[in-house]
Amino acid sequence: MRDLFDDLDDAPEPPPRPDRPHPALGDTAALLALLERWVARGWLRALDRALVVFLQREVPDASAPLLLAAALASHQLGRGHVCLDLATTLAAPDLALSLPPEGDDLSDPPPLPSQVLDGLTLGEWEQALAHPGLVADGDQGAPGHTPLVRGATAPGHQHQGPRLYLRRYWQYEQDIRQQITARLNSATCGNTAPCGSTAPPRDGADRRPDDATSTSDGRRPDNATDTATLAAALDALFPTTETIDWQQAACALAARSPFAVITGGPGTGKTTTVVKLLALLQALQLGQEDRHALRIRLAAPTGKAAARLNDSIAKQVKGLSLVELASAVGQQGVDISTLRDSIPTEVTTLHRLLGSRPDTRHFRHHAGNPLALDVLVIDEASMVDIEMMAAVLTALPPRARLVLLGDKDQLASVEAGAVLGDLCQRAEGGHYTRQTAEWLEAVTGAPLPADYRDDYHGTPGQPLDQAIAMLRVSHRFDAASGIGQLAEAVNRPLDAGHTAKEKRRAVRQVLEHTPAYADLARLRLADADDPALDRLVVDGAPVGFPNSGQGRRDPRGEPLAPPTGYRHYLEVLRDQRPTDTSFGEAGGEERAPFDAWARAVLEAHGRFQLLCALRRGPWGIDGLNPRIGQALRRARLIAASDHELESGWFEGRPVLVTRNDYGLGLMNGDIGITLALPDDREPGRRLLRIAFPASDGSGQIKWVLPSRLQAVETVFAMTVHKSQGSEFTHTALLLPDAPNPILTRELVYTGITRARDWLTLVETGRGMLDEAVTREVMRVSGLGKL
Ligand SMILES: Nc1ncnc2c1ncn2[C@@H]1O[C@H](COP(=O)(O)OP(=O)(O)OP(=O)(O)O)[C@@H](O)[C@H]1O
Repeated sequence: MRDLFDDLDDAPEPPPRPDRPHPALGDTAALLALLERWVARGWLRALDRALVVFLQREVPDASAPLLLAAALASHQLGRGHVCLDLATTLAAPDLALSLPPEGDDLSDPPPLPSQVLDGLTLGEWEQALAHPGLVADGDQGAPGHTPLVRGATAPGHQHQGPRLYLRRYWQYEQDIRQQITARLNSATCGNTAPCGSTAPPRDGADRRPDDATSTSDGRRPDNATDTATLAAALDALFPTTETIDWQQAACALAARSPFAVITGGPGTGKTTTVVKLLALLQALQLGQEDRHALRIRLAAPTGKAAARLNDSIAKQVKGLSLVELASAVGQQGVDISTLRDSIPTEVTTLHRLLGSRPDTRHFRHHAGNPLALDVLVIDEASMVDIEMMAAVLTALPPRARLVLLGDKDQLASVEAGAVLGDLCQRAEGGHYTRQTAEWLEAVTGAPLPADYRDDYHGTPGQPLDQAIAMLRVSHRFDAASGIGQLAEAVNRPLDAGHTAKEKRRAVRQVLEHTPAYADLARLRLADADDPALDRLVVDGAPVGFPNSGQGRRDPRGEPLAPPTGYRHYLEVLRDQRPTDTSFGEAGGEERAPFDAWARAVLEAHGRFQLLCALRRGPWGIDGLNPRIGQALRRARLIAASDHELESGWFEGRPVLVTRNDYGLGLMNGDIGITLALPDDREPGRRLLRIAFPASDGSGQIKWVLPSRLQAVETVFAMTVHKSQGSEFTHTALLLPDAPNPILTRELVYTGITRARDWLTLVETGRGMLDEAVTREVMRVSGLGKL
């Protein structure tokens, strides 16, 4: 039998080189005409072309290749990349730029980027960028006010080619680099808990002791603690192990550095570790005479992620045993209830933390009005884009700690920037120096395995490497979990020892494992009308799982409910509807039954979600949403006309917020469910409102009128990009039937790891999974090695 994977290994023939450059490279009028065609076709944003028109008007002698680079840099921003990498773009223009975009029918297309750029050499393009009126040199600190900046060669990234930035994004990257470097430089390796930064405030001001850079007791949080105390405290928090306990090592590394990253896959214990870290920091602080507790804040990029962390942190803090820790620090020990009360459980969104203001991208907190805190923990940091990360770092008091938590391998934010992924490029290998290794052994009692040391890799460990810890053992998915095995097989990067062919085989082995994994089902659809899709979205297609999903237990031995589809939340909606005749517009007691109902529906909605890669076409959200709506209507679970399914409102409609709405307090990524409520003004009539969980994790319900929602979409099908930070009991991941640059290992890994208990992998064409898992997201940035 022909191997399904063989054809993927055949490289396409390179096209012949043209005799002369494309006209759009020689003449700005031709370039503008080409950009016009690209915009009309939906290949570029109108904004990208408008930038070129503006630049050309301001600087008429700008050459066409320079203006094209500006348009493409702007286009890349819209796709999440902070800059344009010239060499990568020239090497494979259509792939690097993802053009034509998904869903384009390819009939009578305008010239492709590969046709336009063919014949242009890197040297010629670089030369075209040497225009001091438009492009500043990042190596020189980008003097002047040019709209564009040529990226500096990042130290340690000599292989990185020339990059073109829009100045604002170059500046964000600089701000992040400077702020992190200042914190890393102030970490006195070998010492413990040296939070006191020696860096002056960014604004150069000589602040008073009671300002935001001090702890709440007016002192600097420079609780330098000796190694023995830290070792005793870690010993109190973690069981003794012969080999390295990565959670303990992460806690130790994060305790000694004012900037720290804890990364790890799903269920590797990021939350567990950070709760212990906070207990440790507070114990060390309170263990010193006359010290008040540190002011700690917890934040996440979306309301949903904040609510999730809120729940898990509250549980973990409650279950934390603090007796030994309290007596391990300080002469007198620490009062246990004071210590427990000093560990916060409330998680806020980053927007709320920084003080977002309606109708402006500026926040209330910034360098001139820093946040009043000593420690900031950001969960789901992979979702934080470059602009937000720069805003956070700029608003952080110079002496405050920052701890980033997240999964470095997840897809990055939909907005530009992949800060966590960039920072964690070397996390896998550790790259700890001898000094760090010896210190870690001294405080944890276990030796660091040689392959995580820098001398093993033959390159010196950088300060950033010493501040990053990767958790490597999943406590949620054990060896018997197909979800865990599949995630691991998909996530393993390609390298010399792991070829594309081997990787595909490893993925296939998980899918075809005998006996079949209890939490993994596979579904093949013939076409978009295949009734198997109805069975999946309505009832969850439990028959696809061994024993139809019956009789499974969770790691604690509790019985697990079999997988469900959307029927579950729609039945909760129907069966638990309050009988009260008044909604209670003014709030208060009257509304309580409706709030409880909405909470139950939202909770039930989290039991199943269909994820897909694309937006357009029959296998994108545009095709799937009405298609699923019709299936639910046939099952009599919703009542909606075709028109309402396409673009209207109906009870049961789940919606996803696609743009932050500061006025309503709704954030991009929030999910609400449309419910029918009694209309208090007209008894007997019903009024549709969308119930959203409050973004502060308080469990409150926010009721919003449909007409007030500016940017929402139906979310029977959700893109994997939008699913980041969420988790669903049963996740169905649907892959399209044709190759697409958007299909990458990061996307598949992110989709798989949204599943908590059940995963159905839905395939609509042959070979797409194999293709996806061997394609990696190209990350281009100047962050990475600090
Ligand atoms: N060292 C450990 N030993 C046993 N169980 C653990 C350990 N660490 C974490 N767990 C358990 O594993 C589960 C996942 O832990 P946790 O929520 O801390 O992981 P996470 O990395 O934050 O997960 P997520 O992927 O949801 O962000 C929890 O039930 C937790 O109690």
